[in-house]
Amino acid sequence: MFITQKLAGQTVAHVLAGQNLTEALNAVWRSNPDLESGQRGAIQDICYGTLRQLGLIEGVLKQLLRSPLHEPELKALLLIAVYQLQFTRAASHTIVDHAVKVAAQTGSGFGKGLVNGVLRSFLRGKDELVRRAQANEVGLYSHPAWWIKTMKSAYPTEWEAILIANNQHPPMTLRVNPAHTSVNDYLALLSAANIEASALDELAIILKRPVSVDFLPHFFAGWVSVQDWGAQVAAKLLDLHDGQTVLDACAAPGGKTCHILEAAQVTLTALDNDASRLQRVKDNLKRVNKTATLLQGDASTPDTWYDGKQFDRILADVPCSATGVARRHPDIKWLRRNDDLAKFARQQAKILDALWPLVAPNGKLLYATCSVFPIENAASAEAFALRHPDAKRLELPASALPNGQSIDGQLLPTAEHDGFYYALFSKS
Ligand SMILES: C[S@@+](CC[C@H](N)C(=O)[O-])C[C@H]1O[C@@H](n2cnc3c(N)ncnc32)[C@H](O)[C@@H]1O
Repeated sequence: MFITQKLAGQTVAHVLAGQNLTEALNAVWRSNPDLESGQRGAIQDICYGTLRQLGLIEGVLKQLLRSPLHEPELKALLLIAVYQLQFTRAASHTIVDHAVKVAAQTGSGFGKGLVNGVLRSFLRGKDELVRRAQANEVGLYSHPAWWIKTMKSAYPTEWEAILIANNQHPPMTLRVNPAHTSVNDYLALLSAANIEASALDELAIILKRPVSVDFLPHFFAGWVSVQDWGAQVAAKLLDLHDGQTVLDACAAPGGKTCHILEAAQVTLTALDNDASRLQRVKDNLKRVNKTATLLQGDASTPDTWYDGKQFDRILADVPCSATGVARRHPDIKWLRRNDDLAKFARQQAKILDALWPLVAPNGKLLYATCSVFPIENAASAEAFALRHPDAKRLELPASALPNGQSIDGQLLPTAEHDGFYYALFSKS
């Protein structure tokens, strides 16, 4: 446990200093190539869990420290150890002993006694410490105060369910490729492989427990893809037909690109401004045996990549706060700032305005985000419609939506899917 605590603590310290969790973990894997898969899994679990519960754990720690702790690695070590003591089944004496050993090797080593004292005090009074931390909403819901406040005003009835869903483990959902199999046939294959799962609709299967894709039958032959149920809505809303031309304007890593190509025989251009992420589109296309024209470019400046031929369909799955997928990336809760939202909204408006002239007459543009903040969603879509009188907002067919429901295009995170927003426009 010593090495997992040490590396998990360092990773959480990097995230609290502003680095995103995926990058911080990738750096750990690169500099520690000898870690066994069990150790990697443990580090990952501790980091994700700590960041999911950070509001509560910080609330507990504040009560145990006489003054703020200025050594980031020591603070992160205490955070992960309190997380382990409260939320995991590992033996408490091992957690404490190993954390003390890590502290002895951290910075000047002075924190050894402090870590020992704080963790033992936590064990002595944990029920009361947790109760007091939960008296505050940041501690109770483990989200920043500004986020809780915005959710309350945007969703007076649903806000609490959204915050609770954000702290759960995300579901693992598959999309079957109908060219290879059906939901029922694939469920039978999963059952034969001892993987418990059930159908969500005619394409989506939700697994009872996440598994490595290595265990999914025919995954590498493209029979299924991993894709959240809420993300599977995009290709359905696009109303795709054979022979159409489609621009997937923010395509990487290509989940929706592959779905579009599985849904109809279309000619697709996949654009993304990030070359390394475009490589992932290429890899995904190869796995599902589909082709597309890949372009690296900025969707908000088409003059640098556009050849002048309008598209029948455009998917604008724009960069956003990703607050609808916070349970998959719990670092988002602590890295986002309230004023990031207006910046995203400006960037989204720029992309939409630049793409609209590229839609052919009678063509459609689908605006999509994985955000739950109205400023990036309903407000963005309404402002776009006002700026473009030839853009007609279309109603979303219930048949395309999870359980037939959305709040004007907004999907809120539930046990079955993440948070997404969709607005569909046709050009008159
Ligand atoms: C939400 S992700 C897209 C997810 C993707 N559609 C899928 O289903 O797999 C947004 C993508 O937009 C890309 N992006 C950000 N700004 C962009 C821009 N100005 N032009 C084009 N792509 C951009 C990012 O690199 C990122 O890959």
